[in-house]
Amino acid sequence: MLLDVKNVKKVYKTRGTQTTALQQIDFGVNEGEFVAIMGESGSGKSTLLNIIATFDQPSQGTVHLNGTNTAKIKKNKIAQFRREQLGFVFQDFNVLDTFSNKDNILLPMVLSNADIKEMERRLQEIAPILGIQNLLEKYPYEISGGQRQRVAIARAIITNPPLLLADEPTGALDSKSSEQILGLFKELNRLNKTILMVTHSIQAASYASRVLFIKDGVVYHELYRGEESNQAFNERISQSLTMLADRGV
Ligand SMILES: Nc1ncnc2c1ncn2[C@@H]1O[C@H](COP(=O)(O)OP(=O)(O)OP(=O)(O)O)[C@@H](O)[C@H]1O
Repeated sequence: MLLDVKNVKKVYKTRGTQTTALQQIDFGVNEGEFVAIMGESGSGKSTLLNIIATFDQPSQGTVHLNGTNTAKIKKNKIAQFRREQLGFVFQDFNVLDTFSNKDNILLPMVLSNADIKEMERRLQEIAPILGIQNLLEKYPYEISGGQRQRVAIARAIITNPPLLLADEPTGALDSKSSEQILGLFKELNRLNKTILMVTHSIQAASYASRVLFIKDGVVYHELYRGEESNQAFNERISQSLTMLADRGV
């Protein structure tokens, strides 16, 4: 199993009050899966993603990524671990306007002291998949939101990390650009990239091969796509949400 989240609990303590953001989370992600975590605002999605991304620590429980207990990584090794094991795609792209798109994409490889030839080779490999060959010399402020997100995805996968994490990756995009970005995730998954995406969008979740539903800090339901089309899976996700709401879950 690539990612193993066991018994994870997270309590925030601020100014004398306690908030239990995650009560008890247990799930795993196998290599090659595309998993979506769905939940409403405040359900604990970002908290969970931040813990998996090693930006935060659980109050209880463990996260193993590629066999490593992330709580055991030394402080001075954590940035390297993130670069090698994880790619990040955020809602608001997080690309740097002072760098060209190409330099944005190559940044993680530069930080890893990669060979220039190897960087070019990787860039030529992934640019056509993402359809960004003509955008490389431009700057992020010269391209559209959907194109910026494609640049951000290129940056996330340039080092070929085993796990791609996405936090509401279509949250800032119109529906056409959202479909393109989700289609790209699906294509990357077909090319064997493992993806974990958190979202509140049924449309986004319907591109995944498995959907976990989170509420009040627990995973309370799970759906597998099987052989279904996006549309059929979308309908099943909607039905599940209605049924669970009717039951008061
Ligand atoms: N740093 C923090 N300190 C205290 N409480 C926090 C902190 N971060 C989140 N919380 C609380 O933990 C709970 C879960 O929040 P979280 O941000 O994980 O939800 P979410 O599902 O990602 O929501 P959204 O979709 O709005 O981003 C909420 O009740 C939130 O108020």
